[in-house]
Amino acid sequence: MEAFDWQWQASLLNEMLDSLVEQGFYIWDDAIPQALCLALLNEVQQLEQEGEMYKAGIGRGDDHQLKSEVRRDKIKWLDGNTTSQILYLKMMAELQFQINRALFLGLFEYEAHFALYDKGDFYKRHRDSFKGAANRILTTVLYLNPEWDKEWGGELLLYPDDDQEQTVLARVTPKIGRLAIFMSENLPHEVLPTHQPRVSIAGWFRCNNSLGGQIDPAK
Ligand SMILES: O=C(O)CCC(=O)C(=O)O
Ligand SMILES: [Fe+2]
Repeated sequence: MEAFDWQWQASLLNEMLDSLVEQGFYIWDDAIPQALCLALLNEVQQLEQEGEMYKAGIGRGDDHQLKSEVRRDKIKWLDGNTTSQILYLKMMAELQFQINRALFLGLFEYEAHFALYDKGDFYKRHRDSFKGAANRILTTVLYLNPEWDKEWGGELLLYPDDDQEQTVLARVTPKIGRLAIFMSENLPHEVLPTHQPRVSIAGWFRCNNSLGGQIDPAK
């Protein structure tokens, strides 16, 4: 991987920022270079072979539960210990800077995990953050499969901010290099059952929830 000198085109950044403000989401094709995506994909394949990917749960801390009827993916949190992870995290730090500069969202830190959805896996409709407990502000999902056939399913569906609403705001094919960005609290979403192994990095920009000297625990 080359030295880090990445800049997104200003016009694309502006399009992304406008869309976040107006619609609460943006689907960004070729946001991340293919070579980096392939290197990250390679890491996931290695982690899977080494038995390092583990069943994801829902909720945090004491609420953490394994609920395989809700979600079936396997995950591993990024630790920033490889060149590819460092590059990716730097790009997300740049994105955080650009979003804060334009939208004053107060994004404070970024956490992310690899995710592997095996054949038949899904993640039922959910929100990534709840009103009141809002520390996840923006969700990002980067897709890593080198190719994706529409018939393989595994699309991400975004819904409007209304729990009764069945209309789909966006139907996102997990295409390599594509970065889905959306407001964590506002947009319910789901991952349809996939018919092929599906690899991604899900991440969250969080605000600083530390109060009264208590440090908000990560993850
Ligand atoms: O992989 C995706 O498209 C979305 C994953 C997701 O919703 C999550 O991990 O919370
Ligand atoms: Fe989610």
